[in-house]
Formats: sequence, structure tokens, C-alpha cells
Amino acid sequence: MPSNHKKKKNRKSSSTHPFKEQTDEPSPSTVIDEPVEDRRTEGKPYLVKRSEEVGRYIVASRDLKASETIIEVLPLIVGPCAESEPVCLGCHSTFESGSPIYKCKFCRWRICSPKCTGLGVTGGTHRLLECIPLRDKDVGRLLDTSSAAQARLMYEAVLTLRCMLLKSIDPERYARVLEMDPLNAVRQQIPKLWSRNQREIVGRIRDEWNFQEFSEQELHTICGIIEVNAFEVGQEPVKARALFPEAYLLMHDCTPNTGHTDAPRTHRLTVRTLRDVKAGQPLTLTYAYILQGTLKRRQHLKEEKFFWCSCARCADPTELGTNCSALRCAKCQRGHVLPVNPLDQQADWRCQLCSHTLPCEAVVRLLEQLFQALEAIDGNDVDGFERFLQAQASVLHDNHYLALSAKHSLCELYGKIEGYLVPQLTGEQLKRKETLCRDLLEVVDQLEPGLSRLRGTIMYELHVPLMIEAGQLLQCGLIQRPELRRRLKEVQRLLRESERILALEPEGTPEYGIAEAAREALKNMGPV
Ligand SMILES: C[S@@+](CC[C@H](N)C(=O)[O-])C[C@H]1O[C@@H](n2cnc3c(N)ncnc32)[C@H](O)[C@@H]1O
Repeated sequence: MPSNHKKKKNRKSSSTHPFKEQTDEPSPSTVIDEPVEDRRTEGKPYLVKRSEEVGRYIVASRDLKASETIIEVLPLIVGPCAESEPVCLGCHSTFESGSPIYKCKFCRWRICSPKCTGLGVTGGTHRLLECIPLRDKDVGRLLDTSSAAQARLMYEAVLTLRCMLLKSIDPERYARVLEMDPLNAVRQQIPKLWSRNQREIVGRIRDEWNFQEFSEQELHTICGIIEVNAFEVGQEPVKARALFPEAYLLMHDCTPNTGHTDAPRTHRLTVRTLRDVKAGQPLTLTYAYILQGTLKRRQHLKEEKFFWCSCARCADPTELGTNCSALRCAKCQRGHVLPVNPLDQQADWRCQLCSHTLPCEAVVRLLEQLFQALEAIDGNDVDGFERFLQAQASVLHDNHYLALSAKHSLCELYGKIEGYLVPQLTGEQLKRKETLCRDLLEVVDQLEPGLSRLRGTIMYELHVPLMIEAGQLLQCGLIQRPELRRRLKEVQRLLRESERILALEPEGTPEYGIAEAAREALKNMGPV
């Protein structure tokens, strides 16, 4: 799953969302929102509540300050992602092509090295859980003869198997996994999903791998628990997902008020507030990508997490004034085309100026076409992204999420890749980097205000052109000392804020590296 609570706009909605503004009329959520008895939350910064629409969720038990740690927990279990490329069953790192092939001496599944610390009983769960059962049932042989697609599905099934093996090896931990909601009743109504799980996970583990001791029902329940509650963890080259106690209770919001991070080796999860949260307010994180439009985000949440989001951002056609789903009107060429009702996936889209209307299907087709065009651009192709932005300028609002995606790539490429390294950038390219960073920051300030990782990294990127430009302008005599000072103050502010945000990341992560670089840059700047 992979963030805040915005002041709610007055809006009419039949939603029983716990965020819904309290009115005199009792709504289902106000009637049934009751604290859930849980002695384990005593003294914690949150309380567990329950509502009909959201299930259990947590709220601040007192006023919280930005950056307070609200949850810090080790995973109950970690394992390969869905349809995972082969990963080491010890540490879940992916393999570079051509790297030496090592296999576990017992089960014959691939590992990164016989010395991988994740194999041992203390550093990981492979030897403790599936290694010997996989050896006894000779599953490694099946892996050796399977196609790449089948192998990906075998890796996917490993996490379900691990959870099931906890049942006898660590019943207490298994019981904590079972506290999570598998949403069986909802998922069972999705035949495509249920039958895929039956075929690829439940049947595979029971029939192909011969673990008949686990019933179909309990395997489906574990599949659901993983689908609904797992967090993606790990930093390149590690790619895994994990179940965490407590953190699974965080409800989703598309403008979240918490952010999370996991430590490199242990995957210890830390959830922090991104900004101040008042006692009683729900603590939320985003299960979706922040820079994605409502139509896509809601579809993703429905398909992957089984609910229609109706948060303030989703309910607002302008997405909190950012217009990050807005199209330019092909008819009047001035107005913005927005969904008439963003909480209805089938609703028409209409120009705010001339009322020109598009059926939703036409918008979906257009977005898919543009998404494919963006996907086809090589990740290092600066000209490609620039051409995309130019070509779509008459179709997409400047803040449209597809434009933002291209801008985000460019903002990172200018200054980082050969031909565009900082000393190689022309004045025009430096200005371009500045504009791109400012465009992105303006949107992220609305959608994920506070101590968000995305804000921290963009601020760091923005300080580069500003600092260089200030020096160059002074050298050419185009600005005087007072203006230089003003400009350097802005650089200092950006570096300080970036450092404050990214220093919250675990040591050893790229983001923590940026915090260190920001600290160093501030030191080198000296007093301004
Ligand atoms: C990780 S679980 C959260 C804990 C869960 N509510 C429980 O009682 O165990 C995710 C599920 O909670 C519900 N949920 C979370 N955020 C929601 C939201 N904003 N609106 C509706 N349902 C939500 C959905 O059913 C979702 O699949």
C-alpha cells in the first residue's frame, strides 16, 4: 500500500466516509463509528475505530505534530511480490543478468549468495519456514522446468505459503496475520480474481506443490489478507511485500496525512505524520500514486483494494484546485474539460467555459493513447519527454498527471545524465529545470502538503538551478548583492526543508543520501 487530511469542502454526498462532515442528520458513520476495544493501543498516539464503509481505521488519540512517529513495527512476514521476477528467497533482491547463479543447498531455489544474511533463522525466514518443506516436496525441480511466466507465479505463491507455514511454526504470529481483513465476501464476488487465485496460488500450493494440509478456504483467506493489506517494501535491488501489525489499520486517503518508510534490511516500518493532525482526525495514507488522476486512481483502488474512494480530492473535479485530470477543450480551446461527477466513473466530461461535452469512454481512450505514448519514451530521453509535452500542450492541462509524469522525469534528468550534467546545462536548460520543479512543487504542495518525500526530493532538485543562476547573474553584473542574498535565502530555505524531510528516511536509502547532500550544501553555503 503504499499520505493527509484536508479541510473538507461542503459537499452533498451519500457517502458514509468517516471523513464526512458532521451534520445534524445522523449518518450511518456517525451512528456506528465507535472505538474498538484494543488494549494494545493503550498509550499509543492513535485509537482504533470502526465504520460500516471503511471497516477498522485509526484516528489520532491526541493532537499530533508533523513528523511524529505514530507506528514503528517489524514485519510479521515478508515475501516476493505478485508475479515477481526471481528474487533471492533470503533477502528478496533481484538478480542482475549474468550474475553468478547460486542455489539454496537444501531446496534448490535461487539465492543471491550462500552467505546471504536473509537465509538464516535470525536474519530472515527462508530456513525457518519454507526451505525444508520445499525440499521435501521437491518443488525446486518444478521451478527448474517451468517457463518464465510460470516461475513468476511460483514466486508469487511463496508469500502465501510462508503465511500458512506460520500456523504451526509460529502460531502467535499467524494469529496476528489473521487479525487482518481478507475481504473474502467482496473478493468472492469477483469471479476473475477468485478463480485466478484458485488456479495460480491455492491449486498450485495444494496440488502442484502437494501441501494438502492447508485447506482451500484458509489459502484463499491468506491470499485476501495479502491483497488487501500488504505493503510494498525494499529499495532497489530488493523488491518485496510485507504484512505489518498496526499499520494495516491505516485507511486510504488521496491526500494523506501520514507517510511511511521501511528500513533497508529489516524492513522495519515507520509511519509518521506529514503535518499536524488534530485529536480525533483519521490517520490516513495513500494506497495509490499521488500524481495520478482521479479516474485512474479510483479504478486502481477498486480493482486492487476493493473500494470506491470518495475522499475530498476524489469528489472535487478540480482535484483540490490542481486540475491534474483536466483536459483542454478542443472546441473553444480555452476552457478546461472536467468530469461532471468524478465519483461516477461513467459520467460525461464537460468544458467549464463552453459546455462542450465528451462521453467518458472518449476520455478513457484518449488517456490510454497518451499513456502509451508516454510509456514508449525511453527513461533517459530528454528530447522525447520535451516533445511529448509540446505535442500535448493543446490537449492536456499543464498540471495534467500525464504532463506531470513527463515533467517529473525531466526534472530528474536535467543535471543527472551524460549530456545534461549540471556543468553541461545551458542557461535555458537551467531555467527549464527550475520551471519544471516549480510546476511539480505547486501541485505536490496541494496534494501531499507537509513532510512528503516527493516534496523533499523536488525541493532538492530545485535548489540546483537557483543556486547556479544566482552565481552566474552576480558574475555578469546582472544582479547586485541584495538580490543575490534574496536568491540564496530561497536556496537555503529549500535545502533546509528538503533536509528536514529526507533526514526522516532510513540511513542507507537514496533519500537519506539526498538529506546528507543538502546538509553538506548548506554547510558549504555558510551564512547568507
Ligand atoms: C488495509 S485495509 C484497512 C483496514 C481495514 N479497514 C480493516 O478493518 O481491517 C484496507 C481496506 O480498508 C477499507 N478502506 C480503507 N480506506 C478506505 C476508504 N478511504 N474508503 C473506503 N474503504 C476503505 C477497504 O475495504 C480496503 O480494502
